[in-house]
Amino acid sequence: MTIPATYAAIITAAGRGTRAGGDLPKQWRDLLGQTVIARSIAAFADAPRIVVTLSPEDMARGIAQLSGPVTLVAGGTTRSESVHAALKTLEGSGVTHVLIHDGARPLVSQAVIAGVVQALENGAVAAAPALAVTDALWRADGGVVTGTAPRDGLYRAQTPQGFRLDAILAAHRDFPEGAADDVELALRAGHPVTVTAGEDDNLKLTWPGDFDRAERILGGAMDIRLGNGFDVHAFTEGDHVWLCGVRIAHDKALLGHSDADVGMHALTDAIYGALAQGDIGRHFPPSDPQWKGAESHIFLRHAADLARGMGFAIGNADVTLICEQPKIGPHAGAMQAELARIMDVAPDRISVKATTSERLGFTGRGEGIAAIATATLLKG
Ligand SMILES: Nc1ccn([C@@H]2O[C@H](COP(=O)(O)OP(=O)(O)OP(=O)(O)O)[C@@H](O)[C@H]2O)c(=O)n1
Ligand SMILES: C[C@](O)(CO)[C@H](O)COP(=O)(O)O
Repeated sequence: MTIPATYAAIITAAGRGTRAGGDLPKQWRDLLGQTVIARSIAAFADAPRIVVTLSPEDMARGIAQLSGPVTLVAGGTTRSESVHAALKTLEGSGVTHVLIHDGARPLVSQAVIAGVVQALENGAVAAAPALAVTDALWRADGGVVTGTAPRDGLYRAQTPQGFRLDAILAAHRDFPEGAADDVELALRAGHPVTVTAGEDDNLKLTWPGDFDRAERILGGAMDIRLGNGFDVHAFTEGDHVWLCGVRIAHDKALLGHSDADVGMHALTDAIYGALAQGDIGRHFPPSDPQWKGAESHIFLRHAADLARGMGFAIGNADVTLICEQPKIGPHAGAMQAELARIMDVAPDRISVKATTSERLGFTGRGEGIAAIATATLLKG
């Protein structure tokens, strides 16, 4: 079910993720090639309008990283304050309903979202997914069970929690002290809340171990593509070569229709290969004069953008240059950084290394340079 035109999604991401630990607040951490917040936003790609609450200290990061039609709003010191700030931006905008979702629940499925939307379309003022508690409930003190509690009628609350905008905005105004979630405020305001189907996989990343669990869930559902590329360019007269985007002074140059960056060509072909989209020659025919002398970053960026356009993140890439000279080691770090920049991925996902062919064959005789590359692409 698509999200109706008068709905907006609010993704809450202004928290600090203190329980999850780590170097970054949890919403900015990587989850198999995409940040948590990017995954949460992507789940609502159908929504006509998406408002994201961010801590003021994360605003610059948000502007840099959250592309697409999202509105960024400064959140408050509690989840309720953040949601209230987002709701206020929608007042008088023509939006009739809101789906309020934790940015820390990146695995929400389309079925869970559709369940909430359907309940609202059926006339509910408020609807939210939940799971009936199936485990026995105990009380404990100091690691010792002190009693039990009946589990009948108990549910574990999830998001997105959906509401008529006027109703939830009024509830936030009337109860500024806030609550654990928006359903609690809706109840306080006297609105009935429909329970819709939640899913175990719609977990909220809260503790450090939740990231491993989310990666296991994603890994099972993930489309993982592997591609390889191989390229060779012969030496000619000259005083430098371009390798993996780095200019290296040398007593020869590489011969080619473009800048002959053999490493970048192999990597570009690896990405096209993983996508089953042919090779550089198909996208940039050597017979076309406009590519004469072209800088190879054009090809690599095209392949990376094509991957992203087809819904894939670049998992990692590994390039091996095969030559006697020039020596690659002193330049490998710069090459790694340049490839990462061009592909817009983290440098620690890119490897550049080199080997000689023990003076055997054309690379051993110094007649040219060969390169092989592997790339993994991830979707899911
Ligand atoms: N002031 C706040 C606090 C929380 N949230 C968001 O509300 C969601 C659920 O909150 P929680 O899991 O408690 O996140 P944190 O507050 O970041 O976690 P912690 O309590 O461990 O610091 C998260 O997406 C979080 O970013 C928010 O927008 N504004
Ligand atoms: C809204 C919520 O996700 C419902 O389960 C939850 O209450 C928010 O997180 P917190 O851990 O309670 O802050």
